[in-house]
Amino acid sequence: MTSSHLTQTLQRTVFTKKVQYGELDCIQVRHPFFSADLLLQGAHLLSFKPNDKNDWLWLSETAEFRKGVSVRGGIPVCWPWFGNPDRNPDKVQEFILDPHSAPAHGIARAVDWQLTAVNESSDAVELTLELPEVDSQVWSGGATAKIVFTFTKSGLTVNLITLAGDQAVSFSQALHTYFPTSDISATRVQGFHGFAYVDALDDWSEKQQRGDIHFSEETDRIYTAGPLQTLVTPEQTLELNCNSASAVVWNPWVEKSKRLSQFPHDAWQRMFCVESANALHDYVTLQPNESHSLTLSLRQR
Ligand SMILES: O=P(O)(O)OC[C@H]1O[C@@H](O)[C@H](O)[C@@H](O)[C@@H]1O
Repeated sequence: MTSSHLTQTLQRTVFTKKVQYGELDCIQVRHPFFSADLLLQGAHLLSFKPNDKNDWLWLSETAEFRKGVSVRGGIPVCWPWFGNPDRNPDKVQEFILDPHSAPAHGIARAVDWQLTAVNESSDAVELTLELPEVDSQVWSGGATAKIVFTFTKSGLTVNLITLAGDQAVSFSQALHTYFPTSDISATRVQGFHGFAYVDALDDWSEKQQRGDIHFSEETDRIYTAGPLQTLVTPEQTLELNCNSASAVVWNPWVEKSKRLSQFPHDAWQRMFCVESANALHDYVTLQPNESHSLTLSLRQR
């Protein structure tokens, strides 16, 4: 194939289009080297697949695509607080008007974001979305959020940017990534050896990780974290790079699976979450007009 023929082929096949998933708008990216599905609701990436390879993200077989309801799987964006509001540091709670009734994981995952830029090229597609103004009756932080997804044949990068308004603000957040595995008992996460974590299932006590993380029971932990984690499943090994200093590792196991929405009772065997976060003491404080980026990249090893 000549190079001009290749260019023409790429020009013809690089594209993004809007489709409907149930009640939700979805941007489908179909590129010669990769594909991705991104919901406008929540700026929620559901799927990323380098050509001929497995999906790098897990999506529940019983996922529901309904307005105002976060979809189970992919990468939900938790912002401007992570987890239960009342488990957040006081500085973060200060901006949540009713921490006892506010939803877990913030408000960004259940509202439509606006697609503000699409850049397509022969080797990458970049999509930018912005969160509409947040209702100040729910959260008074006054900051805005923007997210940039970059897809290439060798991986994906997600950059969640928070821009403070004319007041200082503190917030927590997470890119709550669901990963697939064919066998949870043969799955491990490397990169946390020696790091401290808070065990949400043992009265939030502080512990220290020894060796790799294996899954053999319900797991719900907030780790202090370094910049690199390696996710090993029978199918593939992914490297996760992130610039934050905390991460959440979660698998609901048998009993909690029965209580979760959009989650088959046996799905705990096929998924695990490693969530790139700014949680607990790693929350972020911005002065007026400052900005902060939480950036995660995934590559295959
Ligand atoms: O069901 P949700 O709100 O999407 O949350 C899923 C899980 O998210 C994790 O981040 C939390 O640590 C878990 O405790 C929680 O169960």
